[in-house]
Amino acid sequence: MLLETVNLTKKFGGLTAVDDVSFSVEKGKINAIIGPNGAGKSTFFNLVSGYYPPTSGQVFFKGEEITRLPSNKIARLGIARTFQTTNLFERATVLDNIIVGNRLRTQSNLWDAILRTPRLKREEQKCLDKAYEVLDFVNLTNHAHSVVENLTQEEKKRVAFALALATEPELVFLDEPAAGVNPDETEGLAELMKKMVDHGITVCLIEHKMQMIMSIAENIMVLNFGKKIAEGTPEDIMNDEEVIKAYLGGERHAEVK
Ligand SMILES: Nc1ncnc2c1ncn2[C@@H]1O[C@H](COP(=O)(O)OP(=O)(O)OP(=O)(O)O)[C@@H](O)[C@H]1O
Repeated sequence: MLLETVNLTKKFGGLTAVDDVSFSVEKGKINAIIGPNGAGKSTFFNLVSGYYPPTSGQVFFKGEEITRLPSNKIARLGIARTFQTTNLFERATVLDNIIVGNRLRTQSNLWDAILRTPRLKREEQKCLDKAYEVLDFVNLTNHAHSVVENLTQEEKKRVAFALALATEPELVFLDEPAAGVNPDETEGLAELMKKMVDHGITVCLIEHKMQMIMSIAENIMVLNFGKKIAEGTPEDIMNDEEVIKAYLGGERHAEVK
């Protein structure tokens, strides 16, 4: 396994958003976290990517404990994530968005920038090369100079993927990668996730689109009211009594598309 959580818990005041969750993200697979609205999926992502410290429990990446490391340190270890509402600079070009993302990994400091040192120039070239490489990967090379606000929702999702890939991650967490895109485009994004795995990048996603999850994910965890209620293959999950109850019970429904 690549990433593991042990009894991970996050409380917000009296509410336990993630409740004692032990889960393994399996290397070289598409892993998924599903669950009704408010089940704790985003909070779980925020815990493993260092955006929130857990109340208790641990997170391990490649066997090393990363609990409570800040998000930038976690990113440097090789974990990238995208956000539900894509946090792109809408007025900037696709290329500029990617370059800003990739600066995370460079060493240059203010003096390098003021003096325009060879190190800075080398790193700028490296960032540019990397940006074109990831744009090619997500099939957006012809939009390199497009302004993000003019892109379709699906293209913006691809930019978000590219942004994550530019940091050369071993593991990417994708927060609702297909939200707001039509079924055909969803198919394209699913293909892109498979391509990531084929290139050695492990994927873990949160998604409401059940059909997509069931067709691409190999390892699924189901959360309900912060607790893990099931884990396994799509087949295990589809036949799990508690999962069926969680989705059909109450007023909360998954978006089945
Ligand atoms: N920063 C916060 N402060 C207080 N409560 C929070 C915070 N973030 C999340 N919560 C609460 O924790 C619970 C889990 O929320 P979370 O967003 O993780 O669920 P989710 O499964 O991602 O939901 P959705 O599918 O609707 O995005 C919810 O009850 C939510 O209101």
